[in-house]
Amino acid sequence: MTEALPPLLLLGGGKMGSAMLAGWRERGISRVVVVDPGAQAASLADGHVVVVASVDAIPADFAPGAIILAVKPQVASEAVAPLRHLAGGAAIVSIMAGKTIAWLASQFGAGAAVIRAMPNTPAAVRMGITVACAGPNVAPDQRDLAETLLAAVGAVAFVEDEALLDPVTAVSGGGPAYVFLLAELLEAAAVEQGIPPELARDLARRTVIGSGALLAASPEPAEALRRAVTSPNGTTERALAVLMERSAWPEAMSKAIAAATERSRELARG
Ligand SMILES: NC(=O)c1ccc[n+]([C@@H]2O[C@H](COP(=O)([O-])OP(=O)(O)OC[C@H]3O[C@@H](n4cnc5c(N)ncnc54)[C@H](OP(=O)(O)O)[C@@H]3O)[C@@H](O)[C@H]2O)c1
Ligand code: PRO
Repeated sequence: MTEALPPLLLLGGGKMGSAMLAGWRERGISRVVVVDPGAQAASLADGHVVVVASVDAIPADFAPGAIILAVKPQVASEAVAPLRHLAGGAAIVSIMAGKTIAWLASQFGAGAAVIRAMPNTPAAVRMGITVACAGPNVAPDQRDLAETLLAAVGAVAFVEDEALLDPVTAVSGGGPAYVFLLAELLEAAAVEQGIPPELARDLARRTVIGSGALLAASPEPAEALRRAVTSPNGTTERALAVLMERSAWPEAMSKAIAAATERSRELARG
């Protein structure tokens, strides 16, 4: 039987924090203290999980094996500073967009064991993908713990080059939003063609869900699965001729990812 996770401190019990907590519960937790002032976070409490509104209310005897930072980057400075005394031998795992290992070390001390990571919202159904980068002071057991915590909600890849976290944030961090936008646009276009709204929504949702499941189940690359839909001189070919025009989806996606990558770099500059 797998050993329970060590005591954990979770800063921010919002969308990503609560999704990760759910994954850790399945993995087996000993004690988790969630710091979150919001009323909704209170519902995360149970026999193993204590929710407090501020760092001052963390039980005095609490010595976390890892501190997971899941607040918005915009509140990071005020939210993280009071945690410094708890860092000790803890692994500091941050999922905050644009907050660098150097910035985190400036908050927790130069010797802090910092892991910067970027998950995504499919973590809520344990189908996320996280890319992580370990700072210079991370011991092997701390890296393993970080990997275990992140793997509780999906796949994990570690990279050596922290700069990659900016484009990763743009591609997979924000990626679910682009897929959901596709569902929205498909639905709207279906309505434009006279399909009743309820059926249009169902068609769009199930097409995205089914295509994702097919991609998950098939060894074929996305391109091959796309070609399998595209009959020569058929209807899909006409649609793809519009979408694959250089100035249409290829350029739009390229610009969108570049813009989000740059925003991640801006957040890092503060
Ligand atoms: N959402 C994504 O797709 C995604 C993906 C990857 C990474 N991330 C990163 O994950 C982090 C959290 O994002 P999220 O989408 O989970 O945001 P969220 O849902 O807004 O969660 C943040 C939580 O932190 C709470 N909070 C605010 N100030 C706090 C403080 N001083 N101390 C403790 N908790 C505080 C918020 O409470 P209130 O709501 O009451 O303010 C909220 O419950 C961000 O840094 C983001 O860059 C997000
Ligand atoms: N959500 C966060 C943002 O939009 C980080 C990636 C996904 O900044």
